Amino acid sequence: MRAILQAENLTKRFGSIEAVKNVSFSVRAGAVTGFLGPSGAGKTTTLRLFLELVRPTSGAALIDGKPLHEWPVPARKVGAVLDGECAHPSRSAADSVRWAARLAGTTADAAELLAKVGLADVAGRRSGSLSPGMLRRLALAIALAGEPEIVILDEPMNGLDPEGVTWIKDVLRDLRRQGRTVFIASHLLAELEDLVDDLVVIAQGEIVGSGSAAAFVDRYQPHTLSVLSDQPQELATAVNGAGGQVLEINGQRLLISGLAPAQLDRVARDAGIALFALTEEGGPPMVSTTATNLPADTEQD
Ligand SMILES: Nc1ncnc2c1ncn2[C@@H]1O[C@H](COP(=O)(O)OP(=O)(O)OP(=O)(O)O)[C@@H](O)[C@H]1O
Repeated sequence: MRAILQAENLTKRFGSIEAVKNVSFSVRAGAVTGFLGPSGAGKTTTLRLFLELVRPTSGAALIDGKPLHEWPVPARKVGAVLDGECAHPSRSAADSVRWAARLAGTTADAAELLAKVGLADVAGRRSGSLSPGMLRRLALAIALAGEPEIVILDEPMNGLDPEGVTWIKDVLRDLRRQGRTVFIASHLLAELEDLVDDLVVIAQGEIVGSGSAAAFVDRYQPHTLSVLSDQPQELATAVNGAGGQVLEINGQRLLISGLAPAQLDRVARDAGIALFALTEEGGPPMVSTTATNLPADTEQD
């Protein structure tokens, strides 16, 4: 595997907020990799670190082995869409794309790119008059005008209707067919599931997992879980607080849905509650979790 994006012990602090905490991961060249994490997890900050829009407090974010600015024409190395703020409002969509191609020194055809992103009909319109959805499409066309090896996108499906989501997935699959690398941040696994090859998962500024998406989806997909705890009420409160549902409490046994095993494990650990005999309903026993102090009077399954 050739790693084309590498975060090495990357940390970013904003005053007292540590948005990214000693993060290390890599992204395979030629793959579509999802960067998954809840709101505030540190995804945008990490992307901005790769793009050198913010400086790391420590560590490094490398593009193909070096910081972005060390590449002769950064726009040919990376094209990025972080938000819709991509073009001068009084310039036409076509001119904005042409300008980006000229700056990057490519021969990318503006009309072709605008057609690819579904903006052929508004090529002559000032970008200031385009809707937010159209601006996101224009931002992608501008990013692609540099014919970049790597495309970085922050929540590109936000605000798109189902047809827009299908469209952008097709564009991204097309980029993969061309051998390009795509790194795409999202807070929804369902959005990425049928698109990405790999996943990097971040929570509270820390990487909690990375690797093949198929293996990850299987491990982290919310299941119905059965678990024993000697603090069932406290565990129920913690599960509800984390967005899970407690379907049933029967003595020390809880039936829980809406959380993946690893999430339940973390919720319990954060609340200082021991879990015991965690099983997926209808599935095999899961790895034992925080069971350092097993309930003494509990029957084991
Ligand atoms: N410029 C900044 N100044 C201060 N705090 C910031 C700044 N940028 C980000 N943060 C904080 O860093 C943390 C991570 O934010 P970030 O935007 O990277 O997360 P995210 O995963 O992209 O979330 P979202 O999907 O909501 O954008 C948050 O607590 C956020 O408030």
